[in-house]
Amino acid sequence: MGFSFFLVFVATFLLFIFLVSLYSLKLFFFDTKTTTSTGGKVPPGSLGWPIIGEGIAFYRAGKNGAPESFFFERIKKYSSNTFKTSLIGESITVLCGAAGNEFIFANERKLVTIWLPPSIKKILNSNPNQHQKSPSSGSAAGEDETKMYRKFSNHLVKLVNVGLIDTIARKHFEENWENQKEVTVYPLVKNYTFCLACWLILSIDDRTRVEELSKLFGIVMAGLMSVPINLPGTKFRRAIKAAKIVRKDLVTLIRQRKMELSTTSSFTMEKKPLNKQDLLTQMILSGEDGEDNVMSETDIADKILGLLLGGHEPPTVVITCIMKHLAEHPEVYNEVLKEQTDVIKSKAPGELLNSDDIQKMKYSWNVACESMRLATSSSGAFRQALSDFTYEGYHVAKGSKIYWSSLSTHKNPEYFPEPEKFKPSRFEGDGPAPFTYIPFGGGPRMCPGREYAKLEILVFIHHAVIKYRWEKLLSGDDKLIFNPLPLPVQGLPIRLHPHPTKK
Ligand code: HEM
Repeated sequence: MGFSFFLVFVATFLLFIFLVSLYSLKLFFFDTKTTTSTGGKVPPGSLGWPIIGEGIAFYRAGKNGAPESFFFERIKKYSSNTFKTSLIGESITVLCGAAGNEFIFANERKLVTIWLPPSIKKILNSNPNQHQKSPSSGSAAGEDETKMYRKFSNHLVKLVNVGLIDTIARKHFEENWENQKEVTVYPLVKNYTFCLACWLILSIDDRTRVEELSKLFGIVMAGLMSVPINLPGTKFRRAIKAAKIVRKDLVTLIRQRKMELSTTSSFTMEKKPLNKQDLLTQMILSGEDGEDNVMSETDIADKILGLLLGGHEPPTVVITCIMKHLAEHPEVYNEVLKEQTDVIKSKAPGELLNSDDIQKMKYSWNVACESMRLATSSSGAFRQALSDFTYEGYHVAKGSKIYWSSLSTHKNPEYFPEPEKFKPSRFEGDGPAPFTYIPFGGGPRMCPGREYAKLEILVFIHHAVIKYRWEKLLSGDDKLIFNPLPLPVQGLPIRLHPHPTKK
């Protein structure tokens, strides 16, 4: 008894000493510098605790449904739109406000370039060291990648025809919504966006295969949002494994497709298969025109993995949030229903939607925009300084990590009065001021999938509203939690009320 008490005492004492040392370390090495060695001014802010930095405060703000509070508290405390913090084990300079957004977007590839946290690269890239050139290499890292995304996004725009999305949406509603009294929105929408992405990117529509892939992507996504500890049983380790399986699967698919493409018709000398004009075929053929480098199989697999992930998760979140807002605002729902009914009236029974119909969905798009403002699915992104520069009087050293945040403007009353209110009318007329509303980012790295996302969102909302009214099953209890993507706590369970059919 006496000895175990002694052990507990020693352990507590050591823990105390450890915490005091950490705190001293934090005070002396992390937070005190106000000037750099060359005399430049360091942005104000705290780097928090060693290793964990201010990660807990950031995570807590999201968990409480107000991730913007992390930014606003610091802007207020330091009276500055630029501050330093420490997240994911890195010291980071955060640029807030419309001016900060504009600065980042205008200086892409000049002063800043993309930076991915090592944990994300470990999951998404087969060779995590290959894709991010160091700023010292002198070239703007990611430039080729951005050019490649632009090219494929142009192709995607040609591929994505509204009728095709409409066909997939109709099938989705028939198979998953019809005859249901209650549904949970998030997993169903995920099924819709993932099926769509698999078809447009890979020409895969086999249900079992899509389901298998979807499960693997679920594991990858959970790992991306987890603590990056690579130990057996952790979400992070499972995500690395799942991504490896997807990549292996994709490489097999790439080889099959290459074989099919090399079967040249002796009559027309054209490459087959002509029916698979998806993004995969484009990537395999890229380089044949002499404009770009030929992509290796692993490179294509990495890019497809990223596109499938980025191409279905953000639109899923956006559609789920729109469904939530429509349930909470019957007056907005009625306006959307009126607009969508007008679209139907101008068409023959069963006729598929086309791009003219999309043009008529202005109010519905305003509703989507307002949902994206309140529940931004991509709340910001990292950059790295390509050279030393000064911003708002603060010195940013070459190689520093930077973060731009859409939350600092989307929820700012200066740009959006009564920011917590759901008001689609904000997007009427000229809409928000430049660089204040940036759900798809901006500048050269602006989301290449935004047009595709717009179509899949509007077509989905068209069918949901034309077929049903709905009410939330968890009234008040399902606030949005940002982890880091915004989602209703239990995936938004709803009760469906089909519209009475006219006799
Ligand atoms: C509502 C849906 C979507 C939202 C809110 C969204 C948001 C964003 C944002 C904010 C960025 C910029 C990140 C940065 O500055 O570093 C981005 C980039 C990107 N998005 Fe999206 N996205 C959506 C849908 C899609 C879709 C459907 C695809 C593809 C099919 C896609 C593919 C990409 C890719 C490849 C990039 C990287 C571009 C580059 O690094 O040059 N996104 N997205």
